[in-house]
Amino acid sequence: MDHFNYRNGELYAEDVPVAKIAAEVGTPVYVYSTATLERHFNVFSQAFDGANALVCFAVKANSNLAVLKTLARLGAGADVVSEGELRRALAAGIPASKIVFSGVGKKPSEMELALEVGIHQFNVESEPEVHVLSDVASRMGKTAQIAFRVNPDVDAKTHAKISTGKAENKFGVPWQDASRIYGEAAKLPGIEIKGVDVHIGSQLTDLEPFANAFDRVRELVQQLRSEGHDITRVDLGGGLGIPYDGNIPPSPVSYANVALNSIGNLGCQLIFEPGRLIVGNAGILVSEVVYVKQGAERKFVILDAAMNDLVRPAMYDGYHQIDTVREPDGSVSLEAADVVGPVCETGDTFARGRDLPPVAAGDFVAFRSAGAYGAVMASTYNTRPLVPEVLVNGDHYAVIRARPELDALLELDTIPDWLES
Ligand SMILES: Cc1ncc(COP(=O)(O)O)c(C=O)c1O
Ligand SMILES: N[C@@H](CCCC[NH3+])C(=O)O
Repeated sequence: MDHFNYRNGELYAEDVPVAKIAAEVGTPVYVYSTATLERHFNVFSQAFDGANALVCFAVKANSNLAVLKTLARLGAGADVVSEGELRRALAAGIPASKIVFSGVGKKPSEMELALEVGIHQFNVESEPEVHVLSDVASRMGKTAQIAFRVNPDVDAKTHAKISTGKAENKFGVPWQDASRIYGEAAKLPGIEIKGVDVHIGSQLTDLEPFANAFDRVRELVQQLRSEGHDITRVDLGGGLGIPYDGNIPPSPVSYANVALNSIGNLGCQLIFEPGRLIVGNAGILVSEVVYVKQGAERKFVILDAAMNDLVRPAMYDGYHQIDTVREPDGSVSLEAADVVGPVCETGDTFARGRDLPPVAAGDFVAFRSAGAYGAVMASTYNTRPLVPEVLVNGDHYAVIRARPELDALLELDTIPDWLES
């Protein structure tokens, strides 16, 4: 459930007309709902009521400081994958004690900062990484609390580009080597082993791969304990899908049941890293129709948003429901069109043959479910300024990232001396 609904013939974000934001801030623009963010965070955490669980929002899904602060106030922790994300999480008021650090390529300088501020846990993804982490921590006179991310070789049944738990993927340590790697890491001076971590992919719409992965983790925890490791935490990652196209994925409660049935009685702290589930449906991307053009074979609705603003359709064939901001008259007949952006690539296509109510230049449309992996993946391709972001709260809204001036983009470059003359 989200808070973007038609009322009085037009789309509202909570109690604010979307057309008002589009007119005042300009388009394209991301619009987030505080109420949806809060609702989704609370529904997920309440699914684990009574369990010793820490919900670490995956900052990569949406790293806007105002979004992070909204979640921080509800008690969220953070899963970060870079120094930048770590600094954002801290700046938003998420305590270091609730931050876990994931990712296959952590650099020593990133480890240093994380140790300095005292994060909860490093999710270590390889043997070379654990050696570097031990060295960095020892040099600082500290000990890094770690879990190894294990690769359970489970098919997440999601898009290949966001599937992370197969043996062929770059993530985690190989399942069959885990026991040896834990044994060796336990001897390192800067390392304190705390747990086991797994994350098998994103936008999972079936619970079975989770169940398989979690059961493998349970077996590993039992084996590691029998080998003398004090395993007190299990990090089960994120990955639960959201309804993009009307198909309803499993609920957080049924996901929690799978997790608790598998891992619940091990006496461990349970860590979760949901991203998309919290922010996905809490955001829309609003765009203006620039032209409607009849091609030789197809009709094109050309928007002022492009693949640089929302890359999911181009990159993952992602489906986003597209609604007109003016509520369509129920009796109107839909017309199929390709919905495209102005970028000079055929891949700059949001939807092909999509049935839409008739639209004309100047109309606003909204891409649903654009709160996750939307603004964070935006680029300035075609020298288009980064898309601005707005946060609605009840009957008011704030611009939480302004559209940069084009001049700022030009100023990023410098001309070397030899070209000046
Ligand atoms: C390590 C890790 N944790 C959490 C997430 C968040 O995933 P999602 O947004 O699907 O919940 C990801 C992205 O897939 C990830 O790589
Ligand atoms: N960017 C991807 C999800 C990546 C998940 C990252 N671990 C998407 O938009 O679906």
